[in-house]
Amino acid sequence: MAAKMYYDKDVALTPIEDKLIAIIGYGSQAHAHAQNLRDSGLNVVVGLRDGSSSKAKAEQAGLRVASIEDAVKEADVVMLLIPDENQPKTYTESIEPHLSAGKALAFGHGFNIHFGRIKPPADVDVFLVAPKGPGHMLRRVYADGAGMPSIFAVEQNASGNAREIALAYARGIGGTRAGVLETTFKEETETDLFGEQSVLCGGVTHLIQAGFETLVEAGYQPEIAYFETLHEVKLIVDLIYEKGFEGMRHSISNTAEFGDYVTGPRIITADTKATMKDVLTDIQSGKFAEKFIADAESGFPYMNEQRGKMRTHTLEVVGKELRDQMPFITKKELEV
Ligand SMILES: NC(=O)C1=CN([C@@H]2O[C@H](COP(=O)(O)OP(=O)(O)OC[C@H]3O[C@@H](n4cnc5c(N)ncnc54)[C@H](OP(=O)(O)O)[C@@H]3O)[C@@H](O)[C@H]2O)C=CC1
Ligand SMILES: CC[C@](O)(C(C)=O)C(=O)O
Ligand SMILES: [Mg+2]
Ligand SMILES: [Mg+2]
Repeated sequence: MAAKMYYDKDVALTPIEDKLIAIIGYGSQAHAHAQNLRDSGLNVVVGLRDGSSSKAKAEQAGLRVASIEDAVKEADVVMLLIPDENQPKTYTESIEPHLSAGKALAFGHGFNIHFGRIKPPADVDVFLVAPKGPGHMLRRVYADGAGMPSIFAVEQNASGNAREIALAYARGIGGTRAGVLETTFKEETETDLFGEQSVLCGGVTHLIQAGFETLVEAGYQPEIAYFETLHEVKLIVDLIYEKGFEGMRHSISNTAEFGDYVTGPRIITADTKATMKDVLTDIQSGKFAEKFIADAESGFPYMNEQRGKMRTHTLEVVGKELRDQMPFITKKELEV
């Protein structure tokens, strides 16, 4: 059975029109939620920690800023949009004490509820609205008059109105312009972690890197390798995004299409798919979450080592030089 999709025509803003929404944080997701909701005519306050470097940026964007504690006290809906690893401490210290009955606690990702790291009181609504894309793009597409597909889930419905509030919120950030569907915290958390690790981030970057290194190690110019294995990815993916596989294959040569069918399965093999299944198992069992939180609690030694290695990789060094000569690529600065 096809999922029920919600679009602008199906969803009213009314359930949150008279409410105050506190957006906690002003990073990738938070700045986009705050600005999109405000531009949809809703009442927003941004809650930031003491001494936050984001205060000036949020105020410059015309948003009201308060401490996290004051924002939670004032608000009806509290959307927690700081990094997953930092959420439990901030929740316990600055949110929970002020989360009185009848308020709603919301998330952009189900990680901390699903893995039991935040346990809200029973008398508040708990929901998530997860846009399927990066926060900077959430703002960009909204400002361009478009929207980003989003999914929502209700974990606690203390008010009896949590679904309507979540859907109205999804409309406020522009989700219903593109399509919104209902999920659970479990499904959102597990599919999101799987997608970003196996395909969107881990899969794509490591595929590009392996292709780039293969060409450079064989003696080809790094600049050509960069254009071939990285720059052109966007152009091919744009066609897939707009027209699906068939539409993309219509645009490429028969030579490329033939190579796609013959060589694709040599690169992404049955073993790759078996590994994807193992990755999914580690996500479902909580093994990945434990590993992530352990690294975070030690100050991210593993993650910082990986960041350092890539910063000096020829792919990144050559890529920056080439992108600097293409102002049409870099003209869209990230606002936060
Ligand atoms: N990035 C994305 O596009 C997506 C993210 N999500 C989810 O959205 C949530 C937010 O992620 P993301 O936008 O990447 O987060 P960011 O890393 O961009 O968040 C940065 C913001 O969090 C604040 N912050 C960081 N640590 C603390 C802390 N200990 N106490 C108070 N404030 C803190 C920062 O404050 P300051 O300004 O003071 O430095 C800053 O405003 C996560 O649940 C994530 O999984 C979901 C979909 C996509
Ligand atoms: C793909 C990564 C993501 O899940 C996202 C932008 O949707 C994230 O956690 O940032
Ligand atoms: Mg994610
Ligand atoms: Mg995601």
